[in-house]
Amino acid sequence: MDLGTGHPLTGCFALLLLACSFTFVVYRNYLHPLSKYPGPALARLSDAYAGFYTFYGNLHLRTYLDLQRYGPVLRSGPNKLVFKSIEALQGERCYPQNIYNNDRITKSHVYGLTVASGKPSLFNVIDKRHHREKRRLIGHAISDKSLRAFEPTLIDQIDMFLQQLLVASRQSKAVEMSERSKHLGMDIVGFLSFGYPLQMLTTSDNHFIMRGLKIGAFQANAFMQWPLLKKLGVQHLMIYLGKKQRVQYLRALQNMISTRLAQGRHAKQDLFSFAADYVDSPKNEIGTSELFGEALFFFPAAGDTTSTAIAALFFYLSRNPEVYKKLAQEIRSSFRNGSEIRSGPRLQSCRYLRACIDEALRMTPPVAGTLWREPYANEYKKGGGEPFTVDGHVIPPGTQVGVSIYAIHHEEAYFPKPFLFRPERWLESDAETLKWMNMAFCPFSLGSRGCAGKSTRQVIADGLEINTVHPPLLHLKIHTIANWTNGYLLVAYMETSLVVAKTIWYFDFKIDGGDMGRSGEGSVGRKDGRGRVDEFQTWDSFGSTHLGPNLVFEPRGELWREIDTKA
Ligand code: HEM
Repeated sequence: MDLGTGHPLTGCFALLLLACSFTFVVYRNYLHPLSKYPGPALARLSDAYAGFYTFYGNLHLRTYLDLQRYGPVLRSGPNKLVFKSIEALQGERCYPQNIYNNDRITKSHVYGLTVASGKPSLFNVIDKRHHREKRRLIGHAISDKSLRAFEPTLIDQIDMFLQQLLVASRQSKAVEMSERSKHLGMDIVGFLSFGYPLQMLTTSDNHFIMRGLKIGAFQANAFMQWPLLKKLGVQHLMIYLGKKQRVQYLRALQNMISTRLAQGRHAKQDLFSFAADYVDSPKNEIGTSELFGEALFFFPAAGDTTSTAIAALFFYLSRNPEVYKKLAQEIRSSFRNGSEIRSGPRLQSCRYLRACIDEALRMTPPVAGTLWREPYANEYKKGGGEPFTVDGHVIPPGTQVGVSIYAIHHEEAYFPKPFLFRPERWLESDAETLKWMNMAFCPFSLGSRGCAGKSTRQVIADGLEINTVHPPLLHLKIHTIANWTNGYLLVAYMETSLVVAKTIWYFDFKIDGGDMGRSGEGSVGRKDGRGRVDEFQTWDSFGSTHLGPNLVFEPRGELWREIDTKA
């Protein structure tokens, strides 16, 4: 090879490139405002690090392992810091030096990269006033009253789910619970949003919607973790790759929308009906078209998350016989027949059920990653330049911060033996331990942008106020208040409790024999965070994808007749 005959400019260009790269590496490693924070070498240089693990759905695990290795404050990207403490999550000793329980903080600008239709939804809107307006509007649809009206539809869908289990049990077929619970979740959210029967449990006609949603979630998550992908226009490639599914999906949505519009505003008990009176009014700026955008966000937000919680709980119950036995005993002694299992005081009094759900949400949070936040754009200018501080660390402008939900849920200091599925921890621990656990428990996130709305801190404060004289009652109070804090949680807990309680009422179940029975497990020897056999495996795509468990159901005595007659 002749090195001496190249164009002289080529050499200059190569030198310039080398100098720029060198400066870039030196700056990001040694001169950048976050240079003192430890993190993997590639993460310090580029968001490609996060992009790589996002591609494999392992970012939540990688972040957990990196936090173990590098310490409690991790530089997980050139401009990103991840924490795993209660102080960072919602403040305890140093309120308001925290991320999520803080009026100065909003969702990071990367949420803007997920706006698909030109107008932001409740999920990705960043402006405070616009967000409040949307949240108020959706609040009407997810109010206690609306949800009570929706419950019969919810129960009809759960009965359909039970009938399918009955059919499978008669054929001695194992049921793949991830798929089944996702179909149930989508059927419920189809009714909740558009009053539309998707019938995913009974026919495969609409199953392509699942693929459309999966592609959408994967793309949105990839853009949020590695924004360069959006700048490079990768979305056009994604559209091309998933074109058939995408077109089918958009057509299906259009069909749902036009079907719903053809009916009267109050023809169904759905999001449209409950919010319809509040849209298009001069008092707020939200129109009917925007309402449909919100309804679309409900598919992944409500359908996907809750079904992960359900699949995870079935996984853990099938592998923990003592827990299964105790829960079955509670359910089977609390009701006289299956139709009595409805939301209300009796279901709420099933405290072990609630502890099992919380333990599944802790072990396997459906949204397992780091929810990026940053101060509102004008925050650094006003207030005399008061710095934004998290858990004692002054955060330089331009930094995204967050707490890894998976990591804090597996933090030994808050949850002893964190990889053990032990619902009793929510019932037996002393008041002090319980207080820390509740404060570190954040599957719904918190603050004004969380699903939960109200911070756990406030919930605990409410509980303490009422129960200072009787510390043992504190736990009950926290759980009661947290249970019904707002409509989103109400739907999530209502659906999960009803599905699990009704299934256990009508059936016994066990893991399918053979290799299929291992679906959902970790594999011994893996070093990437998937080495724990008894941990339900999920792949992070902002929400979660997962497989298994494969369970075989057996009807209990003659109780099945109650559901069979409805078939
Ligand atoms: C187990 C079930 C659920 C889990 C684990 C969950 C988790 C979460 C999390 C972590 C967030 C914050 C997302 C972020 O910061 O980017 C969130 C937001 C949200 N969730 Fe849920 N969710 C669940 C069920 C539901 C249900 C059933 C609904 C609706 C009926 C719902 C509606 C929403 C909405 C509207 C937001 C956006 C809130 C805002 O930005 O103001 N979620 N959820």
